[in-house]
Formats: sequence, C-alpha cells, structure tokens
Amino acid sequence: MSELLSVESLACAYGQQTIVSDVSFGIKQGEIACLLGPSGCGKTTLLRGLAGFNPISAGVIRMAGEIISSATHSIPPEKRRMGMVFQDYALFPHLSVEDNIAFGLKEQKRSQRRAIVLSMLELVRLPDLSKRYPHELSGGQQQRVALARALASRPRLLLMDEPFSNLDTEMRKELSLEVRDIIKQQDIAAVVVTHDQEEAFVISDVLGILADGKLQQWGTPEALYYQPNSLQVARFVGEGELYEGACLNERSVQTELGVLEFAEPLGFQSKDQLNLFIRPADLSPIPVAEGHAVATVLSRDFMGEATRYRLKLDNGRVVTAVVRELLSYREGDRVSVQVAVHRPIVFPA
Ligand SMILES: Nc1ncnc2c1ncn2[C@@H]1O[C@H](COP(=O)(O)OP(=O)(O)OP(=O)(O)O)[C@@H](O)[C@H]1O
Repeated sequence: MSELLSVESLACAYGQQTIVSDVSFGIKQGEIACLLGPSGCGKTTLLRGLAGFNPISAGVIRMAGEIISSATHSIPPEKRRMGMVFQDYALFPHLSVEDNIAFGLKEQKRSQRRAIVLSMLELVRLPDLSKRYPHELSGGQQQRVALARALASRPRLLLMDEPFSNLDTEMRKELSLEVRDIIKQQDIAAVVVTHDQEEAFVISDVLGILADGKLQQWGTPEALYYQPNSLQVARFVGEGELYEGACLNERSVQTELGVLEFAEPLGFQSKDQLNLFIRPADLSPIPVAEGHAVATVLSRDFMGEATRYRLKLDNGRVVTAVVRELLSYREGDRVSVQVAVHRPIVFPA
C-alpha cells in the first residue's frame, strides 16, 4: 500500500537552533504511529511541523504523494486535512460540548452539522453530555470531546500531542485502548506523541524513537523491543542491563552470569568480545546450582502479575529479575541466577 504521510529528511528549527534533523518515515492509511522520546527531544516541534503550525527548515512532507511542506513551500494547516488533539485538550471554555465539536464545520449546512456532531458524540461515547461546558467535564471526558472535534472535519491524518498525560494511570490505559479502536474504526492514520513507553506500545502499529533531535529507530514495537539498533533504544523501550561476554563458540558466551547457551548462532565467533542486553524477565532466581552465578536476595516486591527480585551477585553487581511464577525466596536467601534469553540482543564490544 502506498504511503499516506511521507516525511523525508525533515529538519525543524527555532531561529538558528535546529531542534530535529534528518527525520524520515512513512505512514500508511489506517496505521497508527507513535513518536516516543524523552522530554525536550523535539516531539512537539516535529508534530507542529507536520501540522503546518511551524515552518520546517529542510526536507519534504508529502500527503498522499502531494508535497504539503518543504523549506520553500507550505500548505496552510487548515488545508492539510489533519486533525490535532493537544495535551491540554484546548477546548473553547465558553462553548458547549456540541459547539466545540461543531467548531470546524462552519461551511456545512446546519442539519449536516448536527448529524456529524451526534455521530461524533456516539463515537466517543458521550451522547448525553452535548449541552455541558468543558469545566463540567472530567479530564477523560474533555479529551474525548477534543478527539470528537478533531475527527468531526473528517481528517485523513490525526495528530495527537501527549493526549493522555493529564489523566491518571487507569484512565490513561483505558482511553488509549479506546482511542486506538476509534482511529481504526474511522480508518484514518494517526501520529501520536508520547514519552510513555507503555502507552506507545498499547496504541501504535509503528513506533519511532526520537532522541537528541534524531529519529533513532523506526519499526513495530516488537522490532524495537527485540531488535533495538542501539543501547539507547533498547533502554528506552524496556528495562535491561548490559553484560560483557566472551564468545566460546557461535552459540555460547561466557558472562558473569555463567556460560549462556543460545539456540541460534549469535553472529560472533570464538574469542570475540560482545555485550549482551538482558531484560529482567529473562532472569530468575533458582536454588544454588553449579554453572550459574550465585547471589543474595536483596528485595522481593510482589506486584500481582509478577514478582520483582533484586539480586546481589557475589561479585557485587545488583541485577533485577522479574518472574511470573510465585517463588518462595525472601530477603537474605542465597540463590543462583538462571538466564533464559529467547531472543538475544547483542551489541559489539
Ligand atoms: N517556541 C520555541 N522557541 C524556541 N525554542 C523552543 C520553542 N518551543 C520549544 N523549544 C525548544 O525546543 C526543544 C524541543 O521542545 P519540544 O517541545 O519539541 O520537545 P518535546 O519532546 O515535545 O518535550 P516534552 O515531552 O517535554 O513536551 C526544547 O529544547 C525547547 O526548549
């Protein structure tokens, strides 16, 4: 399928200061993309560049093959057929819910406008609140109205800037799943900016990691999690620690956790040095056993679905293991550390 949005070598700047540069990615119709990155890395700047609120300093943005932005040419935001949802909802406080939703529909006939507002209220599950004002709504309800307003003008692309960050954890999860369903139902594409990895995984089909003003990697959440192209990306999409290793052969590596055996060749040869990135879910405490590193249990946190252990290896290093099984180890117990890495993440030393 051809791309709906295509971004090529994009750069955005404020005055002389370049904020993001050399960003390229593409999104297909019906696809939800997330831009994930730490605070200040330029996510909002990039999104505003896509929307046309900020000029871009280099590169090209195309929608369905048509150039909408380059360093010398820019289609105004209202002509781009993009809808925008802001972090702080940005509802008009003096307008009711229905008038907020109808705001961008001035060119439509009154009856048509009414029909769209009603269908949008159904879509975001607020059919009974049309007469209320923003200050009479919860944060989650305000965000639903903002979404309804953005979708009312039938955009081809929805842009969302940290849409759930003002909501509590429960609401954030619930609404991100619901928003995903709504976007899919409408069969439009979306770019969602967030600094929350869990939220990004829940909502996105494709994910870009933005750091230091550059797009570090672009791919499915699974690809970024299992095949990160750098340590920075690996750490950004989940917890883990780096372990130095010496290859004994193509499939086994000597590390401080013992000799680790892998089902597939690692792409390294005997005596090569490498770094293995191992996630807490790949480690678990077991009874002290030969061939495994020995550790003392420092802490045990039962989290419901899993238990998190902090284990101090005898060489002094503290490692974290997260196990789903309910084990009986307690603080002070002596254990060994079992490693079961199904998809090794390896970086050259
Ligand atoms: N209008 C502006 N003029 C000058 N610099 C700006 C302007 N807006 C943002 N910046 C700077 O650009 C950089 C990127 O800001 P941006 O808001 O895009 O980051 P972000 O990744 O969205 O951060 P956050 O997650 O905290 O919202 C920051 O260093 C910020 O100070």
